[in-house]
Amino acid sequence: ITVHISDPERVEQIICSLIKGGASKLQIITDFDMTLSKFAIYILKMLFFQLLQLKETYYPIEIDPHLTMEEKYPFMVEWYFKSHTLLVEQRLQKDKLPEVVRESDVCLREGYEQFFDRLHQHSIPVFIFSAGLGDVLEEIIRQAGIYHTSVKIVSNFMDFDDNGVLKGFKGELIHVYNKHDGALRNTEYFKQLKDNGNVILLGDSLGDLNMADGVPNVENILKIGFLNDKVEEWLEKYMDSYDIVLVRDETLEVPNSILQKIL
Ligand SMILES: Nc1ccn([C@@H]2O[C@H](COP(=O)(O)O)[C@@H](O)[C@H]2O)c(=O)n1
Ligand SMILES: [Mg+2]
Repeated sequence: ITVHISDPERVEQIICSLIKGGASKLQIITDFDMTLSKFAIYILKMLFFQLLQLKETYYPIEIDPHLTMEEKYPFMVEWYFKSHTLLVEQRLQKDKLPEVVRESDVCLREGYEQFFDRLHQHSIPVFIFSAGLGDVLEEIIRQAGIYHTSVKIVSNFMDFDDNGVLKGFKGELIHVYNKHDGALRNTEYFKQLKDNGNVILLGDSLGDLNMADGVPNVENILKIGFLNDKVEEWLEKYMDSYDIVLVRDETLEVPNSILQKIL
């Protein structure tokens, strides 16, 4: 594992404050694809070749170091719109989802059981904020045995007709670069956690840094970023934005060891 920290003293200070606050003050806000999971395309690549083709067009834009988030924004909307339309056209059936997930090669990062079990034991709220497919994500974590009561998912949820056939998506589209808007739509959730002012945020995209924008009373926040792709181009920017940057790390070892200190 390669751990990069631009300001080790600051990180130490934050971790000390998190330890002092303990379980009662803590909450977790995390992305899903490429943060909790190792690979982003899993199921979809097996089922829908056209989705893969879309990914080949738009993913390079998502991670292009020469474009700003604002420049990428319309492409992300276009990508998600096209892929959601494709899924609807495929008439995806709700009752097929468990089988689809079982047969997929989705792979959560090593150490995920320890991560979720420890959080569950201490009743720490976990907010999974994903621009992926909410129903698929739910099924993945259900099958992995980690869909504990303290886990809340905000994502793109499917809307099925009376026959269980996909007819569209509920609510406003969430994509990698509008998580700020989604965060602010969930202020009710964060208000209920008004005493949990210590946040550990986990993400893999710069867009994930906005996931905590709905938290009204942040006292301490530790931002851990997984840098999976185009490492040379992105490292400096990630180090400026995340407190801890984990490069090509396939595990949850670092978050787990921090949690072990706090809980
Ligand atoms: N049709 C799509 C749309 C997005 N992706 C990838 O999923 C990631 C978003 O999910 P998060 O849990 O990370 O918010 C994003 O990075 C896209 O690369 C996809 O594979 N297919
Ligand atoms: Mg992600």
